[in-house]
Amino acid sequence: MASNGAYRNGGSQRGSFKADRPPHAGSNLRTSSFKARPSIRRSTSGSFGSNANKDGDGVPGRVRVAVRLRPRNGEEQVADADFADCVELQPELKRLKLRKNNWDSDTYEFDEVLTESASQKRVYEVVAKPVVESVLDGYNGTVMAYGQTGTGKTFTLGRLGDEDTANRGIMVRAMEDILSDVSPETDSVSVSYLQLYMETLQDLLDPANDNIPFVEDPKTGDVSVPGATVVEIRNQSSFLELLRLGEAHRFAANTKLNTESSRSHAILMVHVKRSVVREDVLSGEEGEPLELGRPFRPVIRKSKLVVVDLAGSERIHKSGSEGHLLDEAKSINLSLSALGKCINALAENSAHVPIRDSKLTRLLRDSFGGSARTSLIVTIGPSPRHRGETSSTILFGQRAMKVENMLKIKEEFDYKSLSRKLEVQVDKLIAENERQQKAFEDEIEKIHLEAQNRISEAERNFGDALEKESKKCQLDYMETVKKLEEKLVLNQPKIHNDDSICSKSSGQGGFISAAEEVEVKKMLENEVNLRKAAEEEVNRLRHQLELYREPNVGEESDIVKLTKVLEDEARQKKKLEEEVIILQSQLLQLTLEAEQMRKCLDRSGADNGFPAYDTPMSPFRHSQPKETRSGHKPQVATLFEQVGLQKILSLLDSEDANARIHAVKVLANLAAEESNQKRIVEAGGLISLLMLLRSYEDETVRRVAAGAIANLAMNEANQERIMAEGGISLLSLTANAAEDPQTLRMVAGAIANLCGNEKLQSKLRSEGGLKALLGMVRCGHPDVLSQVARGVANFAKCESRAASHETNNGRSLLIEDGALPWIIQNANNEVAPIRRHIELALCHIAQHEINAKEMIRGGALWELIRISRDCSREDIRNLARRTLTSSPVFRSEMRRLRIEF
Ligand SMILES: Nc1ncnc2c1ncn2[C@@H]1O[C@H](COP(=O)(O)OP(=O)(O)OP(=O)(O)O)[C@@H](O)[C@H]1O
Repeated sequence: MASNGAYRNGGSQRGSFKADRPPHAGSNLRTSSFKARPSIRRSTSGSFGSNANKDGDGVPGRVRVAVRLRPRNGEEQVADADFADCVELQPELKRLKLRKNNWDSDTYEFDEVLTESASQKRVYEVVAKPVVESVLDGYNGTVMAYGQTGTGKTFTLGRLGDEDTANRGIMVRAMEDILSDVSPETDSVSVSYLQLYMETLQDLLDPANDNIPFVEDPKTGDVSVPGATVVEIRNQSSFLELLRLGEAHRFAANTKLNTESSRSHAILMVHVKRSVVREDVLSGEEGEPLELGRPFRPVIRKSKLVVVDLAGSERIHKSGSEGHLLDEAKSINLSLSALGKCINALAENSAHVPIRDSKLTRLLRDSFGGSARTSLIVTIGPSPRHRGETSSTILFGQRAMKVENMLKIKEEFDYKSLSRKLEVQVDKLIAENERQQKAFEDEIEKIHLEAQNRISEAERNFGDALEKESKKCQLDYMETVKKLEEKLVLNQPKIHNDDSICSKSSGQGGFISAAEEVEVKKMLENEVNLRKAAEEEVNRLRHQLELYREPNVGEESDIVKLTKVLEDEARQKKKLEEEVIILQSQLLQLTLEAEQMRKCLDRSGADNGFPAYDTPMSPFRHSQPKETRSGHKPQVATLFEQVGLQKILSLLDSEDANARIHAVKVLANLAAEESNQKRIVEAGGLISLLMLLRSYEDETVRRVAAGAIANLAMNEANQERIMAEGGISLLSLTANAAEDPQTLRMVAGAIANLCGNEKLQSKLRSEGGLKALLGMVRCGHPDVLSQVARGVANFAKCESRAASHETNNGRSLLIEDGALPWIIQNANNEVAPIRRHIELALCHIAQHEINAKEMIRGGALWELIRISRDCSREDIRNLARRTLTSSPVFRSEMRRLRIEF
């Protein structure tokens, strides 16, 4: 039933959908014939969202307007049979003539003129495709249809093409192009589908969700509808299902002019999120290692395509509306006339644009005069009976052509993607390092085994040779002995027979002839020589064996080579470890930055994060030691495991400046965790950091080192250690020399922490720490002043404690060092943390009666009275009151001044 407020029947649209693609989809998207014309000057004051272009970095883009003529319908063919059409189109000249009467007409120029025979494909290509391309490039875009009821707005935008794919409208074709251009791995596309019906915004994808509020960002002009259903689109068929669902829920009615007249403005929002790497800071290709130190900025581009099918403008008497239909018609006309007024104001550069007159104009603030690329199609009918409405539609289009937008890309830094890439890099480097280590160990093992085998074989060979030689020597020896024995036996009878000869010749009872004696001697000599030779041979072999056991020349060169490989490997390993540290630290920094941003967002601007009095200052402090939400805690822990503290400390002396800076940053981050501090100090980290203050020229290194020292100075044991290592002199030197407020803030924070230790008071002063702290007020930066004030408050508190224990009876050292005028001057400082610390310091100084007169002379009494009355902290207020009432000097001065207290 097409009655008041009836839902449009989606039945006719249903049926099986054939997932078809136009031939151009995914091919060349940049083929628009919708050429830009010279832009029209427009002042920024005349935009729907007047703040939208304040940044001034956009690209001018005039609203493009096309006019489309609907063919005569059945009723017109009969009723207007004797009349000519009220318009004549000259598409080649992009002109339209609107007949006034038979002999006179007005001529209008448009960006495109689409005749009654223009195909849906051509309409999409000239009207919407350039906008879709812009959206894919990261700009917001709007395509909107405006025209009298029944002139073809829904036909142009919303046709699904179920019956004939050639009839697919702009919504369907736009999504086809978007899906074919985005990458499913890195990009996402999602849609919301809404209708604005009688000034309420309703969810076409969930009709129960009616009267949804929308949020306007006054700065960017962006309008978002956080309460609307958002559906991620992965393929065309799911999108078509959503369009069918939405159409079925859209308000429609049967009016005199259109049996399926839309009674609401339909708004399709397509959100496109794309990951890109900025051209100016291009990184390596996918999988290619990132070059360290080179800027790498992946960004996410978020853009939005808004397709608006306005409800038809109508003359109420012509549409025949009455009752509820009449109310609907009035509401439609009101919102359309508000839109017209805004466009008039923009076209005329008017100072005031009545954007708040209707929800429609508020919703479209980015589309007209904002940062979106906007294309408007005005639809008209041919009938001379509706010449008035056609004329006003044409004039609407003409005025819209004068509106100029300032197109802007909206992109955000893609922390997630960078973090993911860095993690992958770190994993790769670690894996590469492990792989090389393993290959190296395997190689060593192999060479060792080979050498072992060769030595064993040589030992075996020489052993055999030795054995052989010694057997041979033995055999020769035995042989010779045997020969001698045989000779002896042969000579024996001769000796017995020739006794006399023997005794004569030898004179010692011998019977051998002289010749025989010579022969025996010779044999004996031979024997001795043989034995010697055998012994020498054995020695020579032994010696050779020894030599063999030592590396020979060939082996020696192998070992030299091996040593070189070893050294190269060690160097490579060191470099990889340095790179790992740099990447880890970059990752850590990013995680911390992302975490800080998240916290800023969470806090919604209510920043009360300044550490309370007495709370040691921690410039790199992480929010909670147990925090796991950010994920950086485990990363810090893994740094210890993967790289090792000693390695990080050794990198502080690295030849590579980049590695040095990263190492000190990593150390500072580690020092921010209380659980790491003991290990850092024990491993010599505190001394290394102090050395950096002394020796290092680089401001970043000094700043980060001072920050790390400030963190370590949070606990008492470390405070004493810092003093013992001469840290206060180094901090004082840095305080006097540095100019950078952030370095001074860190140094002041470190000294302020030391000021809170009662035992160190006099040493701190005698070594110049107090003077250095007070000297830093020259910088004037509130962050530095706040740390100085905290140090002063800590110092004064320790003094007042000592006075109450009667371990100190002298005047305050702060007064001695001339700090009182500064303290009084800043007691009512407009920066809350400075004020609060100074108020406390004054109360503590005033607690010791000996300081009272000097304080009165300096004007501190008035500040103390103010604090006792106005201080926002109750404990400080009470402390001031107690101090004033318990001090006889202050009491008598107040009496003298007749101050009631
Ligand atoms: N270019 C065209 N070619 C053929 N038929 C068309 C064309 N434009 C519109 N029509 C037909 O005209 C009728 C009215 O069109 P449509 O519903 O799109 O108008 P509308 O402007 O959206 O109206 P309303 O504002 O009342 O919703 C429909 O039957 C549609 O099929």
